[in-house]
Amino acid sequence: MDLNFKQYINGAWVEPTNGETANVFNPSNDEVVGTVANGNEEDAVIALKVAEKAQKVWAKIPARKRAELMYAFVAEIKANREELATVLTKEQGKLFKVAQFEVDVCCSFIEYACEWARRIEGDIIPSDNENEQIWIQKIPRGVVVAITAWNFPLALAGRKIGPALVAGNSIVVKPTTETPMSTLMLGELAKKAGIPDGVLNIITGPGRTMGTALCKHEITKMVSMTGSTPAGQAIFKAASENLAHVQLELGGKAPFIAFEDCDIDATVAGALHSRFDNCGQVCTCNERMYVHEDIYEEFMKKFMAKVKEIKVGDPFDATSDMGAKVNKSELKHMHELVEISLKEGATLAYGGKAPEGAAFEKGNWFMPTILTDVKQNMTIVHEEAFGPILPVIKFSSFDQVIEYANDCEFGLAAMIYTNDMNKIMSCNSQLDFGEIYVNRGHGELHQGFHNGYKKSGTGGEDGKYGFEQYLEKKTFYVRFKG
Ligand SMILES: NC(=O)C1=CN([C@@H]2O[C@H](COP(=O)(O)OP(=O)(O)OC[C@H]3O[C@@H](n4cnc5c(N)ncnc54)[C@H](OP(=O)(O)O)[C@@H]3O)[C@@H](O)[C@H]2O)C=CC1
Ligand SMILES: O=C(O)[C@@H](O)[C@@H]1OC[C@H](O)[C@H]1O
Repeated sequence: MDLNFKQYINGAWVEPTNGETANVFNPSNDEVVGTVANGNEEDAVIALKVAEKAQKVWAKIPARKRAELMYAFVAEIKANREELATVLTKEQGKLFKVAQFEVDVCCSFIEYACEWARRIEGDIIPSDNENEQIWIQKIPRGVVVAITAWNFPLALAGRKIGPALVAGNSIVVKPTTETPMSTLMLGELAKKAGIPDGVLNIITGPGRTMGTALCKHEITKMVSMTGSTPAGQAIFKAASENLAHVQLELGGKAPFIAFEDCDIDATVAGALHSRFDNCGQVCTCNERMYVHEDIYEEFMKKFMAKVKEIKVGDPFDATSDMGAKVNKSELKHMHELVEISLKEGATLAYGGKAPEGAAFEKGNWFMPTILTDVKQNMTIVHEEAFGPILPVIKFSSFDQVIEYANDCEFGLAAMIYTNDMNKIMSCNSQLDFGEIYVNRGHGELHQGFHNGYKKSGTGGEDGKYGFEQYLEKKTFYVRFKG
């Protein structure tokens, strides 16, 4: 397959106006996988204008018919599952089996949105005045801009394209230049499914320039972004120029709390996958683990044994448990965090470096890493790793661990393991996080609400409350002759 992409605008591949391209690298071996357009503000405006025109026609199609076209889109994605997953693994470095799962998740995000097509309901409210009714109508916003991160690029695209289009909007998607290819492949699949040209546009270019231009333009009525907090804050500012509606899913630093009465084997399993899934590159990952002193020795003995079994290696090898970090700067960040932690007094219990062997001489490899003797005030307890590094802290009381957990600028996800209902309900009321997992590891579902507090974002997405944000309301006061 030719992995040299242009901009996908108005149902066709077009050259970037600046003629520039950017290489996409394979995190597992540093090889160039292909090229994409290194576009700019001009491409952004061209795509927005096309989307604006196409949206007026798309919105007139009944929602159920739009959903039928989106189901046809899903069928095209499923028919290309292996090719999409292969490109995804080559550009992002994730295990092939995880890439296959991500294609399925992209589809299920869109399928979930389609279920809302016949539930776009408004209100008819009695007026205070005689012979008058108040109608509140739900209508599409217009043109949506979607800006996505590199950890689950295809799933994140489906998470935004699905609700945006079912609700009657058109969309301009700007994937990160790190992992844009699997997203770009969606363009032609949408066209094959019968989605009209211009409804789905996919363009690539630097977030600081192209992304900013997309967010600040008057045509843009909503921005849905997934990524880091600094980028989200910049987007929030840019979108404020025209007061576009903003949905931001940003960074996290999820606490994982093992209380003294937890099921230790189940908790070990939850802690393991919640840290090392996707090489620790998930916004809801177990970023800091708190273990009660009464179970610490037994828990850590079992946990470390499992960590040491994790096989880092070729993502296309079915026996591998973890792939590489996505790029060199993320890899550098791993080494820096370990160095800072040791300087601050932590102990390196395992990992902290690249695996040894010829297979790891190229690529961005880093071992599963466990830090012990960690104190709450250390950098690693507060700075998001977004990689396979886990600091472990012993705690002695409920109040102490709640204080530690909430001592964080982020508020996305938290995980707790206990069978004590009083503890569960106290965590529900006292933990300051938008998404709390009880007796299970991370992993949100489409019908929930993926919602970050504090610096983890604003707006939230998924579920009823996520879908609703792709709709605008229009209120009608209707007076008639009685
Ligand atoms: N809450 C959640 O659900 C998730 C949060 N994240 C967070 O994202 C981070 C890692 O992902 P990463 O891709 O590096 O995040 P970045 O914030 O670097 O980039 C995310 C997207 O935003 C774009 N962007 C960057 N700066 C701007 C700007 N000023 N204006 C407009 N767009 C901009 C990027 O474009 P480009 O890269 O092309 O410059 C990219 O498409 C981690 O902090 C992680 O916690 C990741 C996944 C999920
Ligand atoms: O964005 C993330 O890291 C998570 O929300 C992740 O993205 C798509 C998957 O469905 C989620 O687990």
